[in-house]
Amino acid sequence: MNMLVDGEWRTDAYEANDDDGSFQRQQTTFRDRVRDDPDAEFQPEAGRYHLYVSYACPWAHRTLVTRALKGLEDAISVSVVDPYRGEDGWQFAPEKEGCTRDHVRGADYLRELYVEADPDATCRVTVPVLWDKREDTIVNNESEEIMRMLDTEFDDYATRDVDLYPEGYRDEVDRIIDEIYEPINNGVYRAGFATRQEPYDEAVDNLFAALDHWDEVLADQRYLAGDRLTEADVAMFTTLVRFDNVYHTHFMCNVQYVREYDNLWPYLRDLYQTGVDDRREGTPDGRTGSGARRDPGERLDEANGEERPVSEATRDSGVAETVDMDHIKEHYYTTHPDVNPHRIVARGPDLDFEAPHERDELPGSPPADLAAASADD
Ligand SMILES: N[C@@H](CCC(=O)N[C@@H](CS)C(=O)NCC(=O)O)C(=O)O
Repeated sequence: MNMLVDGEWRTDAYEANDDDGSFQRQQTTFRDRVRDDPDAEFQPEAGRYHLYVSYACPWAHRTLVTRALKGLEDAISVSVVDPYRGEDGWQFAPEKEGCTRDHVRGADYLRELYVEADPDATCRVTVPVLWDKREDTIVNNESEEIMRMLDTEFDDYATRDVDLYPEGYRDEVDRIIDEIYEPINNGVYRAGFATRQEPYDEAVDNLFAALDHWDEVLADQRYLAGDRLTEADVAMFTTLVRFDNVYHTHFMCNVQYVREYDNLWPYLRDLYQTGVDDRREGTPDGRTGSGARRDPGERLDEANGEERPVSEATRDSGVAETVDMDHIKEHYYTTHPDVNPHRIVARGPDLDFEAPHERDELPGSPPADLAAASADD
């Protein structure tokens, strides 16, 4: 496995599995916070912070969904790495479809940013990264915390009135995020990276027990925390949307597809369609998702005084536009040679995320600013 050790890139630094064959996720290192507080070191500002993401990564995807739902595209710029992660770690490949250059530092590899933030860094080089363009440093590289900061600290710069951590729901949101992390969000990795039968069996059993449970819960309520769309849904979404195309096959989570669940599948489509604005100019055939997406760094170019098309300037994006299934599939199937040595990308299944979901008949609705833009309306 590859990581930084004392600021040097090493390709032999640590093993990700315990002796018993269980996958161990490493702790995240940069844990500062942007706070809407005059005494805070990192205060919210438009144009000051930059996100480094991979469209493939479910953790980074949480931050992209939150940015889109809140309408923070003009306030927080984004660079997208190559979905293929090789020996050199995440790298920028602006010539590849859906990828961008490093808009801030012009780096070739993400690890350069880590070393710039801490010349003696000893850590994995992961996405997402929240970068401070003023101090030239990493604020935070833990998705749950970045999601929370974007959600709660940047309201002055958000173009939509959307609160994904509402008063009265906070304990429940925190509880659910915790509860789904181990069996579901991390559980698919525990199954896929297990090197012995027992830890694999345990991960798969726990994963499907948790999915069965939430499928039941979602029979009677629109969202995980009840009638409000929250960060818990964002955390669940980025795992579910990858499930049938990747985790089911590549990580052997093949007891059942998400599309076979009575409630999880319509719930997934509901979330996918949230914030999609059918009044906005899209692709000529009305496609959403990766087909309608553009380089998210364009907004940064504008912040730097470069031009972008006027028609793009007022567009808020929805969840669909944060999903790039090509990047997702390329990343997983080609980046884990231990799991898939020939790097063949599995073809199916072809899912219709835009099919009607009828979840609006259940108690609950998205925030008004998102409901107005819903594709189901
Ligand atoms: N705890 C981190 C985990 C992030 C993470 O593991 N990202 C993966 C991509 S899905 C990564 O960048 N891995 C690179 C590596 O481990 O070297 C978070 O939730 O932000």
